[in-house]
Amino acid sequence: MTTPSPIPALTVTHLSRLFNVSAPWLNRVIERKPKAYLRAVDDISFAVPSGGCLSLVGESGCGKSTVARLVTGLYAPTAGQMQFAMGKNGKPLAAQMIFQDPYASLNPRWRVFDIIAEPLRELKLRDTEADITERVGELLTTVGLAPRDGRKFPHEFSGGQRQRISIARALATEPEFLVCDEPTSALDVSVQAQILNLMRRLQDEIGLTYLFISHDMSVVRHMSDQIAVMYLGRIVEQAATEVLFANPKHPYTQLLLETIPNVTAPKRDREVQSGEVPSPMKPPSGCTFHPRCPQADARCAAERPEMQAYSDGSRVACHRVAESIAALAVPQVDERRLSA
Ligand SMILES: Nc1ncnc2c1ncn2[C@@H]1O[C@H](COP(=O)(O)OP(=O)(O)OP(=O)(O)O)[C@@H](O)[C@H]1O
Repeated sequence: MTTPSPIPALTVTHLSRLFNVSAPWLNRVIERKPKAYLRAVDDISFAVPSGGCLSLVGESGCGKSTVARLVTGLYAPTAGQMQFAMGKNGKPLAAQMIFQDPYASLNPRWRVFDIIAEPLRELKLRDTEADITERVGELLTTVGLAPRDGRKFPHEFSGGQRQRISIARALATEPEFLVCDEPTSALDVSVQAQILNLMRRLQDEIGLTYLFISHDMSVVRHMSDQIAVMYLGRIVEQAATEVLFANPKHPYTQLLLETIPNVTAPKRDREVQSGEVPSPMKPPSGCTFHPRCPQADARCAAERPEMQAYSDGSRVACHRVAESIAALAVPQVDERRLSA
């Protein structure tokens, strides 16, 4: 992986997205019924290093895909800002998206050539049909397919090959920033590795920046420079990949790491409460993880923890982590001297 530039390609500050989930018919029947909102993304801030990869991880429903849709402009934010750096063309970077299910995102009636040529034609990126043919061939070769594959239809390819076609189509617009929403979770494990390796190679060769979305800690370990862990719409921990795996601080991060083989998560005195993730319609008070947290105390149930920065570069939103690290930082008193 190339060393990411310290200048962020994207800076997200206090981003939130609410969905109105009240039934419209009920609003009409009961006058002045307060609208019900679901807080899918709740005041999150992060920066994606230019030429690097930041991954968002967390269980289903924590708001990862909503962030992806906000960043690519498919949804408008309810609050907060997103600032893209300037691209090579002197305009702010525009994010292209790669989706989880390559089959659903490719038009089954079109030949692969036309699927990849469409953005070239739409955005007038090539002038003549000869130039378009040459560019489509180049893109197919870049993703490990052959120019002659352009004659086939999507159903004639395997899942991994279809994801290669999606990547070629995304690259057609010459993006510098790709948002990848679970790009390998529909694929077999062996094929997953091939696609992840392709994405890393492209990052090096083209200098791409990735916002990578996954529920799979072993996948994000392979891809990311930075990892942000989400729980119920909020980021609870963010750190450099090696820091997060060596020293996961938030009890929820520790729980996620327990799910992957060959990683020793810290031992705990009490077990994490099993059970469902609470609904974002009715998030628990205080720290929203407190009902499942083995370390929670009264403060966790009452007061929402804010993000705190630590000396290893990580940021964590947890009262108990803040208390234990503050306790470690207190100079140790030598009791033998006191009694002397
Ligand atoms: N358009 C929408 N209208 C109402 N609620 C929505 C909408 N999109 C997402 N949500 C809700 O917002 C929350 C976050 O959803 P999101 O799809 O972002 O989560 P996710 O972490 O990507 O989950 P998954 O991995 O299952 O896709 C969920 O509770 C979801 O039901």
